[in-house]
This record gives sequence, C-alpha cells and structure tokens, in this order.
Amino acid sequence: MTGFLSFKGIVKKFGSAVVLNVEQLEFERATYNVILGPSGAGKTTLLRVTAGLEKVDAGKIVLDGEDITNDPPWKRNVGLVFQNYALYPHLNVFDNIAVPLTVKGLKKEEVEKRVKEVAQILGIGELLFKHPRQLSGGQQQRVALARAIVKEPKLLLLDEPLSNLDAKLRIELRSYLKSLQRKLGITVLHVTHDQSEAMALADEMVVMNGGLVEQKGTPHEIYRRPRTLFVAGFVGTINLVPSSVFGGNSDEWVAFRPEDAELVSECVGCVKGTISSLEYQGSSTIVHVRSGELSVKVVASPELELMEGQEVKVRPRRFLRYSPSGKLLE
Ligand SMILES: Nc1ncnc2c1ncn2[C@@H]1O[C@H](COP(=O)(O)OP(=O)(O)OP(=O)(O)O)[C@@H](O)[C@H]1O
Repeated sequence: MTGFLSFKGIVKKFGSAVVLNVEQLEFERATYNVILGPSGAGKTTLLRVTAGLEKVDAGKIVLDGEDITNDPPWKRNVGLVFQNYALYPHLNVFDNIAVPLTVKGLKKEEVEKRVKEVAQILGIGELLFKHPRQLSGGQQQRVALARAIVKEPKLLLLDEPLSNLDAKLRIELRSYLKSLQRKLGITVLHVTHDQSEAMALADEMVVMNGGLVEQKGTPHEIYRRPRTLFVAGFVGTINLVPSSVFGGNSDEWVAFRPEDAELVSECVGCVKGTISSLEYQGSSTIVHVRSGELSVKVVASPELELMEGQEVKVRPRRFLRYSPSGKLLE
C-alpha cells in the first residue's frame, strides 16, 4: 500500500448486514478528498472506522506508514468534526478548543499559545471568551474545526460539516475549508451527500453506494467518465437512451450530459420528440424533450426561439455507452 492513508479489504458489519466492503482505497498526503454517496452508502461508517470509533470486521487501515487498524481513537492522531458541532455548552470557546491539549497534559502557556494561534487562523480570535450559545452556526462550526486541528492531526475527518448552515454560509465556509486545508497542508476526508459541494471542494472524490466504492477520481474524471450509470446519475444530470434509438445493440445504453447535446434540424439516428417544457437560466435554456417513454434534457442557447409542444431532434455530440448492467463500455 502506497498512499498516505490506505484501506485494504475492509469489511464492516452491523449484525449480519455488511455496511462497508472496501477492497482497496488510497488517499495521498495533503489532499482534499470528498466521500459522496446517498443516505446509507456507508460514508459515515468509513469515517468512524478511520477514527477508531468503530472496529472493522476484516481488513487493514494504514496511516502514514503505520497500521492503525486496532489502535484506540486517542492514539490515531486524527481530528474529527461532525455536522452538529458537539461543543461543550458549559465551556467558553477558549476552553472548548483547549480540551484536546489539556487532555494530553500540555503546559498552560503552551495551551494558550496554540489555542490563540489556531483561533487566529480560523478568524475566531474575538470570540474566545463567549459561550457556544452566543455564537452563530457558522461560528460554532469554526470553533469545532479549531478544536479538531489544534492538536495538529495527520488527518482531518469532516462528516457533513456544512449541512446545518444556511446556503450562503455553506458556500462561504466551503471555500474557507479548502483554503485552510491548503494552508495547513493537512489531509482531509470530507463526507457529504451534496454533489455540488463535492465537486467544488475535492482534489479527489470517492462515490459510494451500498457500502461499496463505485469510483474514485478527480471531479472531472467522475463527471466526464463515470464508470457506472449509478455514478453518472448521482453526479450531475445524465440522459439515458437505449442504444437501439441510435441503431445500436438494443441491450446497451447511450448516456450523455445535457450540455453535450444539441437540437438539430436534420440527423440520422437521433432522439425525435416534442418540447415538454423550457427552463430559462439566463445564460442558457434547458429544453426538456419527450419522446414516447423517453425524456431527455438539452442545454440550448437562450437566443433560439423555442416553444412548448414544438417538434425537435436531439443529437448527442459526445456520449458514453453502458452495458445492460450499467458498466461503462470502453
Ligand atoms: N450503529 C449502527 N448499528 C446498526 N446499523 C448501523 C449503525 N450505524 C450505521 N448503520 C447502518 O449502516 C449503513 C450505513 O450507514 P452510514 O451512516 O455509514 O451511511 P451514510 O452513507 O453516512 O448515510 P447518511 O448520509 O444518511 O449519513 C446504514 O444502512 C445504517 O443504517
């Protein structure tokens, strides 16, 4: 195993249910990695076994060359931030951040120096003597982050850290998270079920489903060459058309993104249908086309004069083919 963080042959069961089955997964040092997948995919369980909060039933986890599979949480040098902050309500911000250091038995002066440093980095230096209930959601989340990084962990695990925040703050804090990761040179594993958050943040993304890794790659690879139809449909919008429509093998699928298709006046082997609705988006218009049982979306220029009910032909400029079981055909 060569990565900074590696998982090999990981199996985690709850009762008889296998909730995690990861053959091989590697993350490089100082990278921002996002784990994406629907509810129940096993994302949180992957973080919990990494932090040592759950024991694996089989397999090996290696962090920076050390086998940590059976280490207790406190030995792993891993920082953890959950969606619901989990700050101690009776402690002020300073003491909340200081907890991991005092637990380690650091001297008072050293604790003060490190808490102040990290509060400075996170822009919460003014809040040190307030209590959690006096802070906004975004401020509380920064305190939770400060507490997670103050002990300088090798690895930072973030479980839906932005999902309790309003949309504006979420976007603000997400670019902040990325710049923080870059500044500290730390390795991050960030769990989310929000695909735009994943695409915006990730150096590498892992798409999970049913305890399995469907694909790992850069956001661009995942979006442009999804290895399964599950990934294609989970990350972005995809049109799925039986290949027989284009004169191909009837069991296979042709898949294309709305921006990879165009409306044409003449074509051989294209989707012929009727405009069912138009979504004006300013710089483009999303055209919904219905063709019998099929429905496809096309991104068109807002300059085109289009009407609901109009007959159109859709031609994919770029497409991928998938097997009947949903695997990408090369
Ligand atoms: N302590 C537990 N006991 C029994 N089953 C559990 C336990 N924790 C998780 N599970 C089950 O394991 C599966 C994976 O859960 P997990 O929380 O890892 O999914 P997730 O991808 O993080 O989902 P979500 O986005 O909803 O948090 C689910 O079916 C869940 O019900």
